Amino acid sequence: MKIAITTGEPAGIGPELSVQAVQAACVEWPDVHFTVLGDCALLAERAAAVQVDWTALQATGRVACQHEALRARSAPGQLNAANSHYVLALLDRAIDGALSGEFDALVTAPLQKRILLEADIPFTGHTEYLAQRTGAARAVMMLAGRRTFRVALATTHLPLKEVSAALNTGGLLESLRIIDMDLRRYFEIAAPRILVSGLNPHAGEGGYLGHEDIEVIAPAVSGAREAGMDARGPYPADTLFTPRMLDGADCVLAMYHDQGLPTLKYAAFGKSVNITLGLPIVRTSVDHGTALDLAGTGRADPGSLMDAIGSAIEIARRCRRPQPRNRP
Ligand SMILES: NC(=O)c1ccc[n+]([C@@H]2O[C@H](COP(=O)([O-])OP(=O)(O)OC[C@H]3O[C@@H](n4cnc5c(N)ncnc54)[C@H](O)[C@@H]3O)[C@@H](O)[C@H]2O)c1
Ligand SMILES: N[C@H](C(=O)O)[C@H](O)COP(=O)(O)O
Repeated sequence: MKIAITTGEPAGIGPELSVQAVQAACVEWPDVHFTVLGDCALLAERAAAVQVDWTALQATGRVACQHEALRARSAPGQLNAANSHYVLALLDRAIDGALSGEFDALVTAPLQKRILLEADIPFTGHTEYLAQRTGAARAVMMLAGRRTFRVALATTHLPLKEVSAALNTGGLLESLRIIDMDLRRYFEIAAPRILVSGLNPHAGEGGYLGHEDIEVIAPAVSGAREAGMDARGPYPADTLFTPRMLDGADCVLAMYHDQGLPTLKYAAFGKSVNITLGLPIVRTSVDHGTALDLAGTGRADPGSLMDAIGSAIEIARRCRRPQPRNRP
């Protein structure tokens, strides 16, 4: 099995976490090969800063650095938009490799979205970019906490004022179908139970506090149930993430980024994995960002990247096995 790891924003914690995580992963998964994409001199420099013997790791024959030259020198914590195309090139190369079958899965370290946007690259997140570049009609971002819960998002990196207009019954139904399908494929859950959140306070309070819950979300839940999925809701988001509500649930579908993710990050920051559903390739990532304040210090926790690598390996192994028939 071969896993590609993109090291992300060179000024962030991605490069140092990548070498640390690969070092640990080589011990944990002795049958897996790792291709680490980045500027090889930068990776050697960051490896030395966190006491990883990068040369020895590569000498095992199980770790390869796939070189992409930095466009400008990079210092920890110092963003430079000149490197935006470097960051994108890492991602493009890894996606191409995953699509061609060269890599069984793709694991991404964090990048700084703003740096790509400053270079006029239309990029709001890996999730959206991966959907577009792999030709997927829709991708769903799902974060899965270690021993907690999973939360997927109906909308991703969107200004809050645009969320309502972006929600529609057909799109929600498609997101539910993707979540249902990939929970079966990726996690071998026979009949996934998906709880759907409302958008407005108290799921609209019978329509007095907003209409989307009744007019847009409820019909999507009904449609999913008619198609045989165990979708339930819409539930008021303020109490949806309580242990009693989450008991027995396989995933929550939240309506927007900061409705779903803060709950998971409160419960399991550093111990969860970002998994993109709906793609023709396996992609996982960390639950945190570039942490410029920690870059180069060796104090950043590689736990989420380790979990992302572990999840990618597990999912890729499951996807290699013959699949049960999808629902009609
Ligand atoms: N997968 C991704 O590419 C991804 C994910 C999330 C955020 N981001 C990007 O990262 C940038 C910075 O985002 P942010 O500041 O909102 O969030 P952040 O996660 O980078 O930082 C938030 C806080 O968590 C701490 N932190 C983050 N990772 C840590 C780790 N591994 N160990 C210990 N502490 C850690 C940071 O020091 C900071 O105090 C943004 O541009 C955002 O778009 C990228
Ligand atoms: N929304 C994610 C988070 O906050 O953890 C993060 O921005 C990464 O998203 P992409 O995987 O789409 O880049």
